[in-house]
Amino acid sequence: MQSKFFDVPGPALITPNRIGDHRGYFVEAFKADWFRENVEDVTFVQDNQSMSAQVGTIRGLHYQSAPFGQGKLVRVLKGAIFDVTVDIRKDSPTFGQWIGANLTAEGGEQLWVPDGFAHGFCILEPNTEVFYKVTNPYSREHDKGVAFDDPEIGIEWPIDLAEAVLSDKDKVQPKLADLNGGIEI
Ligand SMILES: Cc1cn([C@H]2C[C@H](O)[C@@H](COP(=O)(O)OP(=O)(O)O[C@H]3O[C@@H](C)C(=O)[C@@H](O)[C@H]3O)O2)c(=O)[nH]c1=O
Repeated sequence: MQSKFFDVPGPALITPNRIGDHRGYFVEAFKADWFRENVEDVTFVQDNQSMSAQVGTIRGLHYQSAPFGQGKLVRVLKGAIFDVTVDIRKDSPTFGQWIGANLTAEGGEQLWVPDGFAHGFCILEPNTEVFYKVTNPYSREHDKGVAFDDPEIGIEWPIDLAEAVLSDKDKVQPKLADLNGGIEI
């Protein structure tokens, strides 16, 4: 496993080693001990999977508020995404800063999105399947969002935003400024 960290402390890009042979490849896609020692000491309690049919679909930006804050370990099973995370922690020196990474089924890259970060992605290939482990169970009352196109965050999405496919919820998410300085974790 290789891990790369960013200028915004917390998130990590992880690339598990694939062992190839004439049949295809084998990969240890997740190892709890390695993750605890090399990335963050967390326990995953739920696995999520979504499929998005159309290129240009955006899901996010989402987070769960305390005490149901979630860390998310995201990867792509089929297709490709541009995966984004934004630091929304109150009093964080990197509050409002975002990082993005291309995750592909072909490359097997994974993005670690820590608790206190909003998360979203846009779909780069038809019928893309995204899989992610989370550190807290889903709670509808704590499910929150931030506008994916908030100019204050300034995410450089690699698609035409006028054509983005969105859920009703994601069309009307609050702005970063509405978080009153950020969330407590
Ligand atoms: C996230 C989630 C949703 N649901 C339900 C609620 C709803 O009826 C349906 C679809 O939910 P959503 O529209 O919120 O799905 P989606 O927009 O894919 O939400 C996801 O987006 C990405 C970016 C994330 O980071 C995730 O944490 C999650 O918020 O699934 C669950 O039952 N369990 C869950 O864990």
